[in-house]
Amino acid sequence: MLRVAAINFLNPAPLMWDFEHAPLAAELATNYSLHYTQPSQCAAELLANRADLGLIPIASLTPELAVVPGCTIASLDEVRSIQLIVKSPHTLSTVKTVSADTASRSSLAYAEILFRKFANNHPAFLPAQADPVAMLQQTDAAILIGDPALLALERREQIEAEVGPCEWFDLAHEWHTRTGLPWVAAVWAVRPEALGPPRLTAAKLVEDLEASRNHGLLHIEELVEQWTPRIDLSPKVIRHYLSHNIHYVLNTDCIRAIKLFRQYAAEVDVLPALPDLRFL
Ligand SMILES: C=C(O[C@@H]1C=C(C(=O)O)C=C[C@H]1O)C(=O)O
Repeated sequence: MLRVAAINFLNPAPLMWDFEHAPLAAELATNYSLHYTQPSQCAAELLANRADLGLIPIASLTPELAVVPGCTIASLDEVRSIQLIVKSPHTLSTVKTVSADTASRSSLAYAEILFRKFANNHPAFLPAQADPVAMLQQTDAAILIGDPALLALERREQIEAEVGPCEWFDLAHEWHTRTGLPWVAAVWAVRPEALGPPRLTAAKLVEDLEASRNHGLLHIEELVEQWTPRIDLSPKVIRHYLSHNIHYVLNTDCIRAIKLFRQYAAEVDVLPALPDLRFL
């Protein structure tokens, strides 16, 4: 049985389709035991050998883990759910303190790259829970990811009424503008030693995850219906988010983006170098 750490946000819903819906969920449950948590926790569990497979931030990839080809959580331009909120009159070059959502690993490193490499600034990042008003009352800027970021965007006026005017940066768009590449947040990563006959083979794992993603993308309307009562967003926003903002295919541009992200992150001393991406 493969222990799987999956992400508890809206955006991975299409990837998880077969694991959560008939006709394949029951059969998959004989090979995979799933639980859902924050992205940073998925990585911590995989790295601590408390999970064998995880949907993990690319910032947390290490040489020991293998990337499963096929699926990703990425964006070709605007993602909506990754927001760097900067309190006016601060700019990217003057921010001194940033409240950093503890759920994130990749977006925090993307923000560090944006500050250090592109804005010649080196603000302090302070770990914080995802509460935009509390964050912006304490620091010059805040980073939110996932569902709390989507909800904050909807409440933008209310938040600014409490903390003052802010500039909202979509970090995926900022990355895409500066590099011409997609923005990649997460991939399925596995401890390779957990696979192989008589257990699940690598080929079957790749096939199961890709099939689930393909089936999910064919059922966006059902996902919109299922998520509308679960999250305070309109069906239109959910539909657009799942079908346009998030990109689920780990193509060659996404792989180039992961390599460039890790190269920049090492250059600005945010993450250890990862010279070779290991694939399953
Ligand atoms: C698009 C998103 O990407 C997420 C952002 C991550 C990060 O910042 O570490 C990790 C996993 C992704 O689910 C999001 O959750 O909004």
